This record gives sequence, structure tokens and C-alpha cells, in this order.
Amino acid sequence: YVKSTKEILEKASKERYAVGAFNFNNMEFLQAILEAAEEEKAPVIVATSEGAIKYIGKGDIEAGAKLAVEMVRTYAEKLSVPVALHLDHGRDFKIIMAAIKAGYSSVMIDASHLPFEENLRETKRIVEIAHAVGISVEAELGKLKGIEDNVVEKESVLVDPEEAKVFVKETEVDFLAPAIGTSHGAFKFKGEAQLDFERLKKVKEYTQIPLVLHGASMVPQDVVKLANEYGAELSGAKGVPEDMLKKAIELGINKINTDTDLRITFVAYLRKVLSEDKSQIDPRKIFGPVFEQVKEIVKERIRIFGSSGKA
Ligand SMILES: O=C(COP(=O)(O)O)N(O)CCCOP(=O)(O)O
Ligand SMILES: [Zn+2]
Repeated sequence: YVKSTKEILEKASKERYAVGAFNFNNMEFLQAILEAAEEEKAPVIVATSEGAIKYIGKGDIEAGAKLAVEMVRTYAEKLSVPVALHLDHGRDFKIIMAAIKAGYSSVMIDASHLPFEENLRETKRIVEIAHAVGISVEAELGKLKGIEDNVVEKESVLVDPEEAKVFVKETEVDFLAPAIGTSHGAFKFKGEAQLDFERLKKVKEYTQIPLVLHGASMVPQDVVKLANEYGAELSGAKGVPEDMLKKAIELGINKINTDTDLRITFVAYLRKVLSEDKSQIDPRKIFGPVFEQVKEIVKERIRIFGSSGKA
């Protein structure tokens, strides 16, 4: 059934577990994510980035947002688990408004590329509008970038817990994504994986709101190897280790954005199915087994996040 992002995340924050926020760009990814949540009896957040809305609407933003909402509602109303639809990395005011108008439960205003004061002003503006119509808001502080062990870079890239305290108080934002060293995609971290847990601990203490981890894909090496065996070129791919994810959840992360793990699984098994079933032309017989695997990786993530059985 459909439930608000805010209710889903406040329960997670109180009970110290995390809920997956899985991105989708088409019907099959959405089906796989929702089936996984249902089988794990877990609450789930499904998310579209601005690029996903443009892709679903073939460039027509209103149509894309509307179709995303209607696909989610049509599937979710049959499920026994709570589902929320979220706009990921909203930057374009028109797209954020289109998502709110179409019926998204929450929107991210991503102004983290702007100086602190401008990020705060932009976020405050979206919060005022969204809250007026019962929609919750996520914002980001710091930049999604792997960090070396040097102080200067850390200060310019990672979240400043003191700033986070002021930011959340002034903007009344509902969820915060503090940058602690993760980054999007399959090639995270320059050297060894490292996250700044000290900063995360302080941000939770100072803000006491649900926190979000972006760039959280684990990039499983067995799947990367399989993809490469069937012709992909993903050597050097690296993600967030399981023990670090679990520690981040203990320290107060409640929403975990995961896209790359689904993409890598999709690519590995699509290549495998196509190369093994050379006469197959029925998309259902190709996508069927591929998205079974995508469903499985989502179930694995839900179990690691601790939200299995929390519906
Ligand atoms: O944090 C994440 C995903 O992190 P991951 O790459 O580690 O899965 N996200 O917000 C997903 C961002 C997807 O954006 P786009 O559709 O423009 O490519
Ligand atoms: Zn992100």
C-alpha cells in the first residue's frame, strides 16, 4: 500500500534500521524492487531522478512524473508492504513542482553544489512549498566525493556537523543527506574505502532527524566479474563494504540510496542471457530471468539494511 516517506523514515529512525531507496527508470526495475520488498515484508522507497522522469516521459516532465506515480500506485495498492515514491536529486524547480503536483510523497532539493547560505535559502523555499501541501523534503550537505586522508579536502567535501545543526533548524527539512565520503556510481573511493563516521555520529546527535546515505551501492565483485566475463568493461569497480553500511545504520542512517547495484546486476545477467539464448527474441523471456536477479539483489540489500520484516 502507499505510505508517506516521512512515516516510513521516522519509524526507521526510531527503531534504528534503514529503508532502501531504490531508483527505477522503467517498469521492470520498479516491478523487481516492489516484488523484493513484498517478499521481504519490508517498507520500501522507490525513487526517480530528474533523468528518470525525462526518460519515462520521453522529455515531457509532467507526463513522466504522472506515469511514475500511476505505475507505483497501481502496483503498490496490491502489496501488503508500505511503499513511498520519492524524487531523487531534484535541482530544477519545474521538475520538483511537477513531482509534487503528480503525487510524489517526498522530494529532494539538491542544492549541495551551492555555498551554504544559498543551499539553505533554496532548501527553505522548497520546504515551505512542499510542507504547505503535505510533502516531505530531503536536502544534502557536503559533496558526494571520495576523500583522501587529508584535512583540507575533507573540510571542503564532507558535511560540517555544526552547519548541519543550523541548516536543519533553519530550513525545517525532514531528511538530511550528510556527505561522509560516498559517491555515485561503480567506482567509489580513490584508495581504501573510508567513511567519516565521527561526522555522521555528530550530525545525528545535532539534528535528530532521519538521515540519508547517497552513493551507497556495494558493487558486488562476483556480479562485476560475471559482467566482465560476458564482455562488460567494469574492472576496478568498487563499492561500500557491508560492515561500513551496517555501521552507518547503527550511527543513524535510515534511507539508503541504491541504484548502481541494480544496474550492474541488470547488465551482467542481460549479457549472460543474450549470449546463452542466442535465438531468443521475446523480451519477456529475456527480461524475465534478468529481473529475477535484480529482485534478488534488492532482497539482499533489504536484509542488510535491517528492514526485512519491518512492514
Ligand atoms: O545515491 C544514488 C545512487 O548511488 P549508487 O550509485 O551508489 O547506487 N542515487 O541518488 C541515484 C542517482 C541516480 O541518478 P541518475 O538517474 O541521474 O543517474
Ligand atoms: Zn544520490
